[in-house]
Amino acid sequence: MEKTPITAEQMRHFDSYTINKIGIPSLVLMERAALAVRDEVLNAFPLYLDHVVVVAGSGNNGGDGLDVARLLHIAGVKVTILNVGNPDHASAEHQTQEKICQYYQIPETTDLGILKQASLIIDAMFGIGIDRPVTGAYADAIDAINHSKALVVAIDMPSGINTDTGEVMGTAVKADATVTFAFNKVGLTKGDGAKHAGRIVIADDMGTYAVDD
Ligand SMILES: NC(=O)C1=CN([C@@H]2O[C@H](COP(=O)(O)OP(=O)(O)OC[C@H]3O[C@@H](n4cnc5c(N)ncnc54)[C@H](O)[C@@H]3O)[C@@H](O)[C@H]2O)[C@@H](O)CC1
Ligand SMILES: [K+]
Repeated sequence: MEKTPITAEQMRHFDSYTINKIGIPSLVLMERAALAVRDEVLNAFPLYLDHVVVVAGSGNNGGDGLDVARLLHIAGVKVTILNVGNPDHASAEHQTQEKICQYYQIPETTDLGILKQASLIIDAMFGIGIDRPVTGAYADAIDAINHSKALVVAIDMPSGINTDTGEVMGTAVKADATVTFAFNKVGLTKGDGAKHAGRIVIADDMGTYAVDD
């Protein structure tokens, strides 16, 4: 049965319940999220794997992206990480994933020019944490992604789309597919959000539970 799409606040509540009450660590949720994205990329887009560029922000959506970069690297895919934003603001999970990527010596850059070489782009800048209009380096990265010929897979939300309303917050990634976690999100189902999401894949075996307390 199709579950009702939820808001960012509801998802934060369910994540927090899963992590703090059930006790499934945040990094375990992140790994499951990343495995779902890896599977979608490998299974749905086998002809676009020449060079995958993961565009990573500094929060947990970026952490998901770094995790996917490592999983694709291990699977034998050529991967480059394009870091956008201030690394000093990196979340704890992001820092952990970054350290692992360094162990595997996965190439990293801050040069948007790498997008011209991509056959597939993974958008991991903002997920449900977006809370203000996109400007500066993030906006430049989104515009470069949208001008690229590569296929685009968004993690959780196309970056720039409001999770609750589907509105474009300044500018937003136009994805061919969006892998979202545990529940569909309201913003993927209406208006510009629905137009930017492409095909929506709901990875709903995350271990995340909807509990109202
Ligand atoms: N344990 C967890 O919390 C999990 C989180 N997951 C991933 O983490 C995402 C949420 O992570 P975060 O809460 O870190 O948030 P995001 O990674 O979506 O955003 C990162 C940060 O960017 C900042 N920001 C918001 N709007 C901005 C703007 N316009 N310009 C510049 N900076 C801006 C905010 O401070 C925000 O916290 C989910 O969408 C999902 O992809 C998954 O890994 C599953 C587990
Ligand atoms: K994203």
